[in-house]
Amino acid sequence: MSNSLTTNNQTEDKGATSKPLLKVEGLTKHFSDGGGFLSGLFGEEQRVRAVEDVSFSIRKGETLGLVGESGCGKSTLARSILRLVEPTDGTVYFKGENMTALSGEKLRAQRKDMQMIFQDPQSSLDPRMKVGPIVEEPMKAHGMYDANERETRARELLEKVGLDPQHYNRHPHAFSGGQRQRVNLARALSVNPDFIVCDEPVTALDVSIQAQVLNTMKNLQEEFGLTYLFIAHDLSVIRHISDRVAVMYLGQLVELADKEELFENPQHPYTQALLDSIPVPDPRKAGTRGVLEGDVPSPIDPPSGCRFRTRCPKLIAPAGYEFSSDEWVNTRQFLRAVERRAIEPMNKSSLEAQFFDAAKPSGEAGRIVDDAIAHVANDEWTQASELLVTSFAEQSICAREIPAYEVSTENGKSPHQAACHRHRDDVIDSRQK
Ligand SMILES: Nc1ncnc2c1ncn2[C@@H]1O[C@H](COP(=O)(O)OP(=O)(O)OP(=O)(O)O)[C@@H](O)[C@H]1O
Repeated sequence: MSNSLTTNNQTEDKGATSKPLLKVEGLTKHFSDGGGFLSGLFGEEQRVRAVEDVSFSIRKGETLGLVGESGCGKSTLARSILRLVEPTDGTVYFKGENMTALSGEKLRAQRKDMQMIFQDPQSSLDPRMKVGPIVEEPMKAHGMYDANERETRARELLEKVGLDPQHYNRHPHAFSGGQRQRVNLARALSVNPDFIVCDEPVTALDVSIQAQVLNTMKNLQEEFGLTYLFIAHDLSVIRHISDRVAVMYLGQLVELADKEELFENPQHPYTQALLDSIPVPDPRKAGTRGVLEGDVPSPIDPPSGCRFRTRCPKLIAPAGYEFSSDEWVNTRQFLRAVERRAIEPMNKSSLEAQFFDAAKPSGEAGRIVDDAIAHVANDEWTQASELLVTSFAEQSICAREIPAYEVSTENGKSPHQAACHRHRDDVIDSRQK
């Protein structure tokens, strides 16, 4: 693994009790971002670490939901599984076969059993073709059935996905967004796949239509024995369709659990923040219950240790200092405010009153905080930020080790994994939990 401070592998799914249909081990995808002629010459080409050491498996007939903010690597993970992009490292086993070792005809044959549905039903349908031939296209490409059988099958599939078989001769523009996504479903099903990657398939649809399409997908899953990897950033969609849920942050899986378990007993601060960001229906309350602090950092230079630590509201206090729980909470909030320069100009005593009124650390930590306060009062933001980050944030175990732990399950059968150091009893005492 790339990080020399690593002591644990990342979240590894041991959840599949029956033999998995799909098993992903250490899957990694880095993109070269070009970096220009000079950087290439000096060997400094930067890499976008879109997916890093991801492992999980999916049982036959199961739906694994994959959730995370935009840019966290969900689509790249899906494309790497299907080898639509070439993985940098790792292995994908599909029906026991190592997909990453296949090429040519064998890969093509295996791909027939692994289909993908995309977010935008409009652009994935050729406007010049009629819907029937669109559905028949994959069968043709794989040399399945003769022309008459393909047409019969296409008409049957249109009906199965909730469309009128008479629509065989219509063009895509005659259909609504939801109907077009149904055409995509029929097309994916035409080659009788075992596994479908659904990449935000209902995101572009009206909310009223989403549930109908999701229900159709559920029915088809049962009827055809399908297994889904279902990508969405909308947790209500994930809750509707998934059996288990994987949460992805900045290229890595941070939590993996049965659906009920994840929603009722979330263990990773990122999952908790995502759940807290779900809009509250009560109009008297603010739009959301809570929001994630700051932006997702660049995957070119992701934070060491736990990648969420730079935004985590539960960053663990660094060892080597005496912090009470309140003192550390205040210090952490001050650190984040300094990093974001989210403090109005004020003198030292006002800063102290605003951030450390109730509890200010003493000893060495107190001296560092005093120096940082003095820097901020003098408008020396960079010095203040560097002092706090190097003294505290980067000394936290969250920065020094990659976390991966199994936690006790309260609402599910499968193991519950959460890549957070807060589950390691030897590094955190009860007062900080
Ligand atoms: N071909 C590429 N070359 C360079 N970087 C890429 C490429 N494709 C994706 N990335 C980068 O990889 C990271 C992950 O992108 P990806 O599209 O997989 O995320 P996502 O979670 O699916 O986001 P969204 O929900 O917005 O689709 C992003 O930083 C993105 O800019």
